[in-house]
Amino acid sequence: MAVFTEVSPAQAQALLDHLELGQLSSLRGIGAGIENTNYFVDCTRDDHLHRYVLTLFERLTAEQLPFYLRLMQHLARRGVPVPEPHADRSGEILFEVAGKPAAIVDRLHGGHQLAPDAFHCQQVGATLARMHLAGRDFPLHQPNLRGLAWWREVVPQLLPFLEPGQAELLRSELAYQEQLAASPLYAELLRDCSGPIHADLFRDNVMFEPGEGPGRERLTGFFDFYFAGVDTWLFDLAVCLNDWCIDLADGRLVEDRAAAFVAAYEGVRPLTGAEHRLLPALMRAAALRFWVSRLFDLHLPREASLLKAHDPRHFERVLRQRIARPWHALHGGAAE
Ligand SMILES: Nc1ncnc2c1ncn2[C@@H]1O[C@H](COP(=O)(O)OP(=O)(O)O)[C@@H](O)[C@H]1O
Ligand SMILES: N[C@@H](CCOP(=O)(O)O)C(=O)O
Repeated sequence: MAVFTEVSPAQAQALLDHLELGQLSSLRGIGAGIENTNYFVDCTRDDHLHRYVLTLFERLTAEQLPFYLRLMQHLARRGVPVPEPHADRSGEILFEVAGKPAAIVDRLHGGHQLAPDAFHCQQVGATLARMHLAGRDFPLHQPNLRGLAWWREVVPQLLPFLEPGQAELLRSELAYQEQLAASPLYAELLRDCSGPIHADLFRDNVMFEPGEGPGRERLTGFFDFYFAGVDTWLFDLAVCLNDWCIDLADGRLVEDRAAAFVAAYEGVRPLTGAEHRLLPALMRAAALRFWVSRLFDLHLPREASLLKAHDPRHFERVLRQRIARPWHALHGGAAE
């Protein structure tokens, strides 16, 4: 069940008319979502088929949405492959459909690559760096709402649900991250190497389509920007490494994939000395972020939440791995 709000063909057509996008030819609810209602919308205009995604926002409000939608628009207009929200004649990109805030964005081609190799990682790494650079002049600001301030607020609420060993790990990692955030090196990162980040660029938020030759799929875009915020670029990279470049069974880093990812990223935007030094610490921060949010969704679900909780144990394992075997991209991926 992922279509939380039904949209009729007439309601979809009314929005297409307003945006002058053409004649509806097909409207299909998308089963995969867990946060929003999504529909594939196909329509014809000038004798051509155009494919869009209509999203009805079930959780985010009309006040919160401009940051995400304007960021997607900004990036798309700078050539970063992300779905562009469609604007009406007055430039508005947020509408109301069936009583919910709604937007129509371009549909990306292809599907997810859930078993990536080094070649997929290179493409995501290079595109991530391009996205970071393209976001530098984005004028809107919203902090990463799942950052240190949020961990500080929710960790005490989570501790009673945990076994002693887990509670100790959560407490000590938060203390480690507090110390890191107060360090001069981190201040340098915030000053020189931060901007809008995706903050949730997992395997299921990137599309690939078949390309020339076997295994040569081509990245077609990043989507699902609804955890985006302003934070360090290195945190975004760390989130990716912890998903694209690990063995999902035990959280171990797969070093050839991680090295390929970082090398491709650095082919577009070389990491600074401070970033190289802080990468292991930020990989811990990125693991902590998703351990905390998964614990939160499991133990303290928001009222009327639509979220289906993911397994928190996975990111507990990832965090333990990152602590036990810090990874330094600088030294050819050698673990300490
Ligand atoms: N712009 C898009 N282009 C192509 N497919 C999309 C697009 N947006 C969403 N989808 C499809 O819809 C599914 C659910 O979208 P997602 O943003 O993950 O929803 P939710 O935020 O509810 O989890 C995705 O897995 C993908 O298959
Ligand atoms: N990637 C997060 C969950 C966010 O869900 P999404 O479907 O909106 O990307 C996790 O794995 O915990």
